[in-house]
Amino acid sequence: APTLRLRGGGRGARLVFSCSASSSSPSGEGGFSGKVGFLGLGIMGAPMASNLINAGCDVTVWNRTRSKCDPLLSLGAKYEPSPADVASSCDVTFAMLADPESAVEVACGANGAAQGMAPGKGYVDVSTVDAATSKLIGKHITSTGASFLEAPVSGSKKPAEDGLLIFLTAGDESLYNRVASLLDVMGKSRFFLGDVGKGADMKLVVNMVMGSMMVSFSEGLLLSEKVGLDPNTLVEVISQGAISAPMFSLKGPSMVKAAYPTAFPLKHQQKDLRLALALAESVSQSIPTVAAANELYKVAKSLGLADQDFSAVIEALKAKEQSK
Ligand SMILES: NC(=O)C1=CN([C@@H]2O[C@H](COP(=O)(O)OP(=O)(O)OC[C@H]3O[C@@H](n4cnc5c(N)ncnc54)[C@H](OP(=O)(O)O)[C@@H]3O)[C@@H](O)[C@H]2O)C=CC1
Ligand SMILES: O=CCCC(=O)O
Repeated sequence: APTLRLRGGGRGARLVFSCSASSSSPSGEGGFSGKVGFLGLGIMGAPMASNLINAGCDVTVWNRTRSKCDPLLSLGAKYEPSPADVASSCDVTFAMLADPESAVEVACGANGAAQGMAPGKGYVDVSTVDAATSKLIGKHITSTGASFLEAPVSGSKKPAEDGLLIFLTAGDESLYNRVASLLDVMGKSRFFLGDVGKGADMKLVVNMVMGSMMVSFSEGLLLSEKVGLDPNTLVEVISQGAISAPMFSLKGPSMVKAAYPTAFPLKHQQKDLRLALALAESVSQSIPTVAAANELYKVAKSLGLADQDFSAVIEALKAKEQSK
């Protein structure tokens, strides 16, 4: 029978109806009792893995830079020296890597996760990559007899800490059902979108909208200031109207102060625009606003802002003004 359980592993934890560990829902979902691997402990991976540990999961971690494992080991995680070792010692392994190249290397490279995979195991890639990359990883994983699910996330550093991410999944539906309770520890909602590639596509469409919105917002902040308005008032006005968005209210005040504490690195936003442009190209769709936004993120990268928050794209506009 359904029971009340804590959902969301972090500060956003809340009670929702779910299934107890021993029962299963009509869709085959149930609690997860097995060993969980986590590869990639950057801005997103570290809090996601922390939430799994804090929810009582048996978690084994690996990260290219070994020192980033230490806070997780303090929370009770185990360590293995390679992705292959994590995968062979765990039932299900999550991966949260920077980009297509690193996601492929960690899954399919030397000592990659695929080498530790076997029938009965699962690999869940939560990195933001393009559909072709996801399919390639899926092919390597499933060739071992293991199952594959792509599950990129919407939501940034704070939602990751609070267990309030949105999972955009696709691939093996039985694996989706098997890891549902783990996704519910890390997130507030989950979508199953079909075959491998559909989750990646959805994520890129969402992020291309976000990247263009941020450029438009930046232009508005600068223009308001130039015509003698207080940009803080613009942030307030926007927050009360139809184009209100948490992103503007969250980032606006620090952008006005030219501060860009990193939640979503600018280099990753530019990567997502690059991948979204290729996606649009694959179906001959023109996305001129995104193309223009992408150029600004590239300028921002060339200004040394790659590791700042993506809201630092406003500095590329300022640089254009100064060079007039
Ligand atoms: N930050 C955000 O708001 C969000 C990010 N995303 C996506 O999630 C993914 C991770 O983002 P985020 O955590 O912010 O990024 P970070 O840059 O903080 O972390 C990237 C991770 O990838 C690892 N990595 C990079 N290159 C390699 C490589 N060649 N081999 C092995 N490992 C590698 C890094 O290891 P090391 O520590 O050694 O550098 C690190 O663990 C990206 O795809 C991003 O687009 C999705 C939603 C929100
Ligand atoms: O990929 C990053 C997404 C960030 C967000 O959804 O706030």
